Amino acid sequence: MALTGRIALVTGGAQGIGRAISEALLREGAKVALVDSNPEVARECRGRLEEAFGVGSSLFFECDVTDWAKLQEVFRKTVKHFGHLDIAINNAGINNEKDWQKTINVNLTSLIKGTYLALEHMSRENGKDGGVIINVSSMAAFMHSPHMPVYTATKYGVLGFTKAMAEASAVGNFGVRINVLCPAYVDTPLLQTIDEEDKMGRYFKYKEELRQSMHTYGILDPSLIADGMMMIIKDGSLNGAVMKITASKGIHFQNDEPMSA
Ligand SMILES: NC(=O)C1=CN([C@@H]2O[C@H](COP(=O)(O)OP(=O)(O)OC[C@H]3O[C@@H](n4cnc5c(N)ncnc54)[C@H](O)[C@@H]3O)[C@@H](O)[C@H]2O)C=CC1
Ligand SMILES: CC/C=C\CC(O)[C@H](O)/C=C/C=C/C=C\C=C\C(=O)C/C=C\CCC(=O)O
Repeated sequence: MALTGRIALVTGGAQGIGRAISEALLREGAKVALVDSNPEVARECRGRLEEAFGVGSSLFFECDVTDWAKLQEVFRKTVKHFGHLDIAINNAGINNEKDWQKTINVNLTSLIKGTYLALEHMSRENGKDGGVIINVSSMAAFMHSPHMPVYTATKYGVLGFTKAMAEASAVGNFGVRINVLCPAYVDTPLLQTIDEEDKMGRYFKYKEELRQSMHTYGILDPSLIADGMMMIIKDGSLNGAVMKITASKGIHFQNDEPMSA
């Protein structure tokens, strides 16, 4: 998929991984709607992106992805403004084991809603031209870590939901490729929640083990995650792919054993 003139929507787009992917898309000539709940980081991000890529190449929406009416409106307004939608990246996510129901709501429930909204605007079932969806999970979906059990559960959920939806898209001929990306630790503000008792909750006592895990597995630069995203976006053969990005193996794919009856 060549990216000039393509239209993308990125949730949690103003900071960290979402920002890195938004910048990569803009560099390649796409237009990007950034959706973020944090007005301060969004303001700073907007200034930088408009300076670097020009006013008009990006749209900014202050929106909490858990607000269903607002999320619907953001997709609608993006399509109205740019004409259509080609790429949706459900990236917004949090680590909050204290308010764990919020973690499920942001990381899993809202990602499911974002996927369905993207399909509404891209699927051939609805008379649209197809596209690509990337859902952000984590290497936490392959680990059984005691440090963030609910976060881990949401990322398992994202993995399972996305693989099932990819099959649904293939069977239903939606014309939409749906893939999942699982990074290991990435150098973003999210990692700072390790020092916030308010976010770690009862698992705060494991923070040194968690820090040790980061030391063992390494911390990646967000630009590498953006590289992985761009690979998925451009490779039209990928549907249902599970991309892992780790310090030891770099960008690679999970290959499942074929299931025997
Ligand atoms: N940083 C890491 O080590 C890893 C992160 N991930 C996942 O990558 C995704 C992005 O994470 P980071 O960039 O690291 O986090 P981050 O905290 O640096 O950035 C997340 C962005 O999402 C926004 N956001 C948070 N909740 C939101 C909501 N309810 N509605 C709209 N926007 C919201 C924040 O304002 C922020 O701009 C998350 O899904 C995270 O779980 C996956 C693996 C590793
Ligand atoms: C305070 C911490 C908050 C959040 C952390 C995260 O955002 C995050 O999503 C967690 C990531 C956890 C990563 C853990 C493990 C990394 C493992 C490896 O790198 C394993 C190496 C190779 C495996 C190769 C393979 O199986 O393909």
